[in-house]
Amino acid sequence: MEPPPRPSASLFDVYLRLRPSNVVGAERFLDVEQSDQSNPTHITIKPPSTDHRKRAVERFAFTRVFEEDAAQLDIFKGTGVIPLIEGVLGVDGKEGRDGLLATLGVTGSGKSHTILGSKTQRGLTQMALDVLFQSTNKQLVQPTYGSSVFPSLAAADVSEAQLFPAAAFLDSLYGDNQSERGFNSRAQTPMPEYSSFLGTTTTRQRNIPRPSTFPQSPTLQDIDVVHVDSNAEYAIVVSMYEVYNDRIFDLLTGSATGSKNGAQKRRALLFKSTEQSPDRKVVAGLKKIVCGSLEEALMVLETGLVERRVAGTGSNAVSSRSHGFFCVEVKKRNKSRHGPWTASTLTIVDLAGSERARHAKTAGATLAEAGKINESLMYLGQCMQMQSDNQEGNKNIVPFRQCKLTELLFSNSFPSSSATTSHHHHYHHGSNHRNPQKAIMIVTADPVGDFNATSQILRYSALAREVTVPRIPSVTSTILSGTTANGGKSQLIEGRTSPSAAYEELEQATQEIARLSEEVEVLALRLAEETARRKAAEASWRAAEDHMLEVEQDVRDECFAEMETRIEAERRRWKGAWEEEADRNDEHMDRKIEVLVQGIQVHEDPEPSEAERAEELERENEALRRKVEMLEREAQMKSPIKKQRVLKSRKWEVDVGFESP
Ligand SMILES: Nc1ncnc2c1ncn2[C@@H]1O[C@H](COP(=O)(O)OP(=O)(O)OP(=O)(O)O)[C@@H](O)[C@H]1O
Repeated sequence: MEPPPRPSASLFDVYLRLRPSNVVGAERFLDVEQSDQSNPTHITIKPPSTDHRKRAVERFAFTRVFEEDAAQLDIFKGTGVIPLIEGVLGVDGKEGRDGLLATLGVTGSGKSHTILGSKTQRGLTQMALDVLFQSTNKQLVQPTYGSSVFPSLAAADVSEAQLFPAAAFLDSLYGDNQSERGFNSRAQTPMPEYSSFLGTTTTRQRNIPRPSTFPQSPTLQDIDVVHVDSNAEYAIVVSMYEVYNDRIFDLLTGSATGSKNGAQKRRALLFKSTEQSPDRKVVAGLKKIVCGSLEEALMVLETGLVERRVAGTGSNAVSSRSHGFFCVEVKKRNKSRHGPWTASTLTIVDLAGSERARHAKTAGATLAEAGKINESLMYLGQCMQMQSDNQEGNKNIVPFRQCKLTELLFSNSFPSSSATTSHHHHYHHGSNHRNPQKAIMIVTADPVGDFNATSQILRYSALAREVTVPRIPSVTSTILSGTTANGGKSQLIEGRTSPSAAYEELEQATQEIARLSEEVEVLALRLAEETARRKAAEASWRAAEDHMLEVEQDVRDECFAEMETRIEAERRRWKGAWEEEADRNDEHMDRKIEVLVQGIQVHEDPEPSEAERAEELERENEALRRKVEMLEREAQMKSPIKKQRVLKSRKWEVDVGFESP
């Protein structure tokens, strides 16, 4: 009945980390099996004594269980993060292979503590970055806008990303006087005050701590040397995004730091194949930051975390409701020959805490979020189970397309729909590096926390699971054990007529009852699980509906806004044209008036002298007088009536022409 850990060929190693409790005297529902003291792999959980309905004990297998006393460094060393990093770096002229490190756990179980650390303790992310920068130190390029390396890095990116040198990026968000020079020389330029871990973000200057105030421990002094490719030069490119309500959002837009893009609405990004990456899906259009030092990378990380807190979770700052992705792309090319950059990515995922919908006390969006989280974790669990079943010879299709989370985590681990299953045989050839490394999943749990939520997470994530029901204590078996101990089999045969036959029958019946009640227990458990799934599905359905409405509203708003801006632009254009026309008219009129005025002046200019004018008038007067005299004479010679008639008839003749006789 020993459930073996899944074969090592599976895509995930799953570690369980238990967090120390701060509740005194709380009942513990989770126990670690101490069969192998140094390397425990199994735990059992049993429902709290207050729960009278269930008595089933569930047993789970993990790659390894870390108990409460495990320190951050124990986890870092014990989960194989270092070999994962070496794989990403790609030793000896080989291309690196992608690596995934993820944490999963109920809210408050210590996910953030493990992956991101606390005020005083570094998390796995910071330690992994430290190892990366320490080991590539001498071979790391320092790209600035001016250097020739930067354009080549930007050109090598296949994901339609916008690349920025860290100094320029940080400068644009926080910098007043923090020039590139300031960052790279690590000069003590005045840095914003440390406050983000306290959650007080009053001004953008205070959003981010100084690198010197980031926790420094645990240090990595006693870490073995990490192998790097000595012939390579490296560049480290950081990007961050979150999956929230099944949509992908960039976390490095700077919207939380009050930069000029602050008011911009967050736009969801697509996970798709691009022109330069036709056979592989990537998150397209991210901002990517090329980091030249650990300090820069930590500042970028912190910037993304602030944005996740502010933009992502909105009012609910207590618990992370999105799946956070922190991607460290290691770009590499031959030091002397240069040649093309190749890239492999270490992705660190902080999966959202699962909560039962009924535990999310607020309604509306929160409930929908809880539904989405539960749903995506359920799909994640299905994928993990399926993929490890597949390793055992089954040929199930891993249903990773059901939500963004599993699509992001799995789609590049499995052959795409166009490739056939024979793809498996090609793993060792050609596109070998495309086959990601075995991923590390760290499940965190509080042994005295919420039983229901924790057991659900364990069911989703454990490598193997087994349900047992404690046997009903049997009176007859006790009696029988007494009789059989003496005579054994022979006594049983000879005693057919003796009371032992009745005992036997009774024992069988009791066993049957025990078996049946065990079955009932298991079925009840399954039913509970299915009910939870149904509820999660219903919640996600509602979430989808809400989302649809939201999208519709967004589209409407966008259309309206666009129409308004267009109308406004058109109005302005018209107004402009109208004014121009009016101006032109005015000018025209002015010119006309000018011309007129000039004309008048020309006529008036040769002002005639009064004597001349009098003379001229006199002459005119004389001529007119003569004309009058002549006309008078003429009039006296003709009768005025006759003359008028003649004139009229003549006119008629002229007008009507030949018609007149
Ligand atoms: N192994 C540990 N040792 C000491 N303190 C721990 C440990 N794990 C968790 N804690 C503390 O417990 C508290 C809750 O842990 P944490 O914030 O990491 O939970 P979480 O799982 O990330 O929750 P959420 O999903 O809400 O973010 C923190 O104050 C953290 O410092």
